Amino acid sequence: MSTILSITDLRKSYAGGFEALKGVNLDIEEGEILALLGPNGAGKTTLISTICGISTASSGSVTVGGHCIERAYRAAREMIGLVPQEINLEPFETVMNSVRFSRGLFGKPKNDALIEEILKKLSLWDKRKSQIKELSGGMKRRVLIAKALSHEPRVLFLDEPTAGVDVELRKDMWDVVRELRESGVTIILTTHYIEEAEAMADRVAVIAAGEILLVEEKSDLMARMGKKELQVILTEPLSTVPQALAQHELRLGEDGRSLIYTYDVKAERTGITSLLNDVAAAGLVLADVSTRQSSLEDIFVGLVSGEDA
Ligand SMILES: Nc1ncnc2c1ncn2[C@@H]1O[C@H](COP(=O)(O)OP(=O)(O)OP(=O)(O)O)[C@@H](O)[C@H]1O
Repeated sequence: MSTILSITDLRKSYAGGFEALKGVNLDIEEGEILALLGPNGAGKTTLISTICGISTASSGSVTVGGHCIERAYRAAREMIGLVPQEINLEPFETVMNSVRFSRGLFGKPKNDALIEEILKKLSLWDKRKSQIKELSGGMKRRVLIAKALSHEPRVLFLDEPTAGVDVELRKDMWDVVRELRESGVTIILTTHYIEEAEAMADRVAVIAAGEILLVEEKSDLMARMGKKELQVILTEPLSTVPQALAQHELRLGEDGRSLIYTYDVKAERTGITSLLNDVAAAGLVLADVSTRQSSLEDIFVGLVSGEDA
C-alpha cells in the first residue's frame, strides 16, 4: 500500500493561544478506512479542517497525493471529499442539481453519467428529482456523501457520519462506507460511536487533547489490549479477597459479592480451572459465573484516562 495522505508535526493554536493540535503525525494508506476516535474537544474537527485547508495550520505540513495543502492548495483539495457533521443542504434544490453544483464548484466538467453512478451507489437515484426538503434524515446524509464524491476525490472525510441516526440507518451507512472503500476511496471517519470504529475501521487512531495517542490496526489493537474477565458471583458478600486465593490476583467487585479474574484468552492455560477449585476449597459458594470480553470501548476509555484497559 502507498501513503495517500501524510501529516507531519501539525500544530494549530487558536487566537488566544489555545493549542488544539500539538504536533500530529499520521500517514494514511491508500484504500484504508481509518477511524479517528477521541473525546469531545480532542481536536478531531480541527484536524480535519486543517487537512482540508479550511483552517490554517500554525506549523507542520499536510500532503495529499504528494500535493502540499498550503503550496498546492487546489491540487491537494481536489483529492479530498468532505462530508461535514452538519446537514447544510439547500432545501428547495433537487438531489441531482445539488450534486451537479458541488462538482461544478471544483471546476470539473459536467458529467451526469458519473453522478448517476454515485446516486445509484448511494440508493438515491430514485430520488434524483426530489427536493432536499422531501428527503428523510438518512437520505440527506447520503446526499452529503454524494456531493462530497461528485468531484471524484481519492480521500473521503466523514465527520461523525451517523451522529443522531438510528441504529438501522447507522448500519446502512456502514454498508455504504464499506462499498465506497471497495471502489477504491480512502476513508477517514471521526466518530463517538466506538462500535462504528469496531465495525468498519481497518486502523484506529486515538486523539486526546490535541495529541495522537495511538495508531494501530484494529485487529492488532484488540488482540494486544483485549482481555477477558471472569466474574464469580458469590452467595455471601466478602470484605476482602481471601488469603487462600491471593495467588490468583483477583479483584473484589464493588458490592463484595463478586470476584473478578482477568485473563488472556490466547494463553495456553487461562488458570480458570484452578481458580474455581480454589474458590470451592476456600468454602465460598457460587451463585453464578459470567465472562466478558473487553471491547474497543474499554481500550479507548483506558487510553484516554491513562490506564490500561
Ligand atoms: N475557533 C476556535 N477558537 C478557539 N478554540 C477553538 C476553536 N475551535 C475549536 N476550539 C477548541 O479546540 C479544541 C478542539 O476542538 P475540536 O472541535 O477540534 O474538537 P473535537 O475533537 O472535534 O470535538 P467534538 O468531538 O466535541 O466535536 C477544543 O478545546 C475547542 O474548544
